[in-house]
Amino acid sequence: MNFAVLVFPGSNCDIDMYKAIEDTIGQPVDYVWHTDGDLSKYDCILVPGGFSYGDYLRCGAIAQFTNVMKAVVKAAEEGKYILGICNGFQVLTEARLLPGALLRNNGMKFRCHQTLLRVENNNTAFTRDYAEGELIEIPIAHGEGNYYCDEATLKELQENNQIVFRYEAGNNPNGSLDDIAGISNKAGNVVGMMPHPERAVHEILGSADGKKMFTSILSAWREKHDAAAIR
Ligand SMILES: NC(=O)CC[C@H](N)C(=O)O
Repeated sequence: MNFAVLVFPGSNCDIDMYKAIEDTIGQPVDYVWHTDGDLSKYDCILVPGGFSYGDYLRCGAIAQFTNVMKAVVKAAEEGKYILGICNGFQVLTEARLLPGALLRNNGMKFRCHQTLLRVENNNTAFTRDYAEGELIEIPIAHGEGNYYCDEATLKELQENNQIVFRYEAGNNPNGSLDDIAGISNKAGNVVGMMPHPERAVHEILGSADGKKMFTSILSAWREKHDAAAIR
């Protein structure tokens, strides 16, 4: 399975993401620069955290216009797996691959600490190795992680089971609507989340609870491809 880690000017979690793939599932992984418009060889595209284009205008607002994001939109339509973490989540909402927006944290402060998340939907390619309702410890590091969408969109997210992660009750660090920490698109192949699973893949980092996201992606992909090979 081939992984791409996108790199924009200002990305700063690209190396962590690359290492997380190497360390957890040992699959081929490349950095792909923002000017590159061809993602055809990749099965999963990882949009890492950071401060793309210095967070000018809004976080993720400029990255959406790059060649590589045009290729991401195409890859999403083809059903490939796309995972955006933190700034990557912001980029995916700006590119309209995920609904809603990430506003300034309600306390107006950059928050950087462990959070307790509940796996609300383990029926996705990104979370299948977790139990439904499992509590996991994953760090956050953001100034604009306050998820917001209109009422109709929230209802749709709830009804379609698109809320993948919530901050555990009483632990919402940023004012996110409905305690939302991560969502998927309707088809389930695009996920965005503010917490950083790639920073939680070894006990020495404080938690290894992020590992199962990467093992999930690989096992979902293998299952799909084995099934295709049998047909
Ligand atoms: N770690 C990150 O990706 C930070 C995201 C974004 N620049 C923010 O502060 O909200």
